[in-house]
Amino acid sequence: MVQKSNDSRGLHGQVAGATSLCTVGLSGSGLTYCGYDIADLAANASFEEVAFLLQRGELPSQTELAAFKQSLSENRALSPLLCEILERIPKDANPMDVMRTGCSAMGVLAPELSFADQDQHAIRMLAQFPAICCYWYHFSHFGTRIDTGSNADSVGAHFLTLLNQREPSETEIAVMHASLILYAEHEFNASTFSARVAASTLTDIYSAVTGAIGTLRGPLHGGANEAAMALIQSFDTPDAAEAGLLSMLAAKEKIMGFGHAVYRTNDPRNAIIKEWSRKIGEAKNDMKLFDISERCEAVMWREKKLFANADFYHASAYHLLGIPTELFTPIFVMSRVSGWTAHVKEQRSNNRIIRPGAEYIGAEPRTYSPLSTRNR
Ligand SMILES: CC(=O)SCCNC(=O)CCNC(=O)[C@H](O)C(C)(C)COP(=O)(O)OP(=O)(O)OC[C@H]1O[C@@H](n2cnc3c(N)ncnc32)[C@H](O)[C@@H]1OP(=O)(O)O
Ligand SMILES: O=C([O-])CC(=O)C(=O)O
Repeated sequence: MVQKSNDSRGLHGQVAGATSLCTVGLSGSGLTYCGYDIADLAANASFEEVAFLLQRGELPSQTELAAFKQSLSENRALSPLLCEILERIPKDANPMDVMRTGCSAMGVLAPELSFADQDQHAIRMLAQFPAICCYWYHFSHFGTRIDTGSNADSVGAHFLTLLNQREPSETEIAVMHASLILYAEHEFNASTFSARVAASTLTDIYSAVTGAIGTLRGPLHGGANEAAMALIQSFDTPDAAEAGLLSMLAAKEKIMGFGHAVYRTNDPRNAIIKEWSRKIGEAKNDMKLFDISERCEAVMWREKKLFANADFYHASAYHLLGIPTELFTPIFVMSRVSGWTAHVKEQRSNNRIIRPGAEYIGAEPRTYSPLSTRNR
């Protein structure tokens, strides 16, 4: 057996390409989109401004933003054929599989025939992903065919309107804006890298995003927000959370919603979503999950120096918004598609096929033995 020289698993710390979209942990902990600090954007921008920024590299003027929102709104309704496909997917399907299938079906029904149309296809996905999720959810769970258009002024409000079949409150919309902004982009994370690898073969944009959705689905990546919900819901009190976590750590279990591949001491998105989680808890007079989450955070830092990542407080925040747990990661998709498509376009603009090497750790050279001599 050839010996393995050092730990190259995960490509951690290796530069795998260039981007002007995002910096992660550049000075130890920060996060910027096209030069803007995440805290600044989450406090002041709408998600549509951020999506525009990622797509075009600059924040929109009022006129540009209005046109961008108009085209999102015009592209919202799902085609009857797409609805028919979604109706065939069973109720017990994983909603991330629904998103992946919905995205792939979009690419079948109205393919990207030319890269000159890439902006239009990016907008279609941004516009239709909330409806893909909600149409399937309502049809499979309640047998109702919802109208997939709405008068909502934003992606977040559109999603909540379709999900709850009522107009969302100002606070609910504000939480969605912050959440969608926090999830929009994160440099060469696993799902984005998957999209870039696909794009580097000059495939179509739907293939790249379909692969990215499948990659985001895993519990070590986007799926952690649902896994974090299962964790905090399994405890009744902060004391029970502390005892439970200590025994999980003693058993060397992974605690979902903690740690990060790049950040070392904190995830800058955590403080922002944590504050929203606190605010909704206070508004609903229900601090149970927030208090449990805070204790988990304290225990994980005290015991392991592991910090809550972007996913952890999303669990309590989304839950208090009344969003079913199984739809948490699909919301991540509705947001991150803005980053994925921006990366696909960036990859295409200066492309070379992504094809790294591998350190060989297999058998030494050997000679073929005829099948009849292999008596196992
Ligand atoms: C939006 C996002 O995708 S954010 C990430 C969401 N994912 C999660 O929350 C899942 C839980 N976290 C993890 O599995 C990891 O922290 C990851 C996947 C995010 C990063 O993985 P890595 O880069 O390999 O982590 P890192 O090198 O910092 O790990 C150092 C050590 O801490 C341990 N560790 C890291 N995170 C955790 C955790 N959440 N719980 C327990 N131990 C952990 C690792 O097992 C490793 O231990 P070892 O050296 O004994 O093997
Ligand atoms: O960057 C990563 O590895 C994961 C992450 O936080 C994200 O994609 O938002």
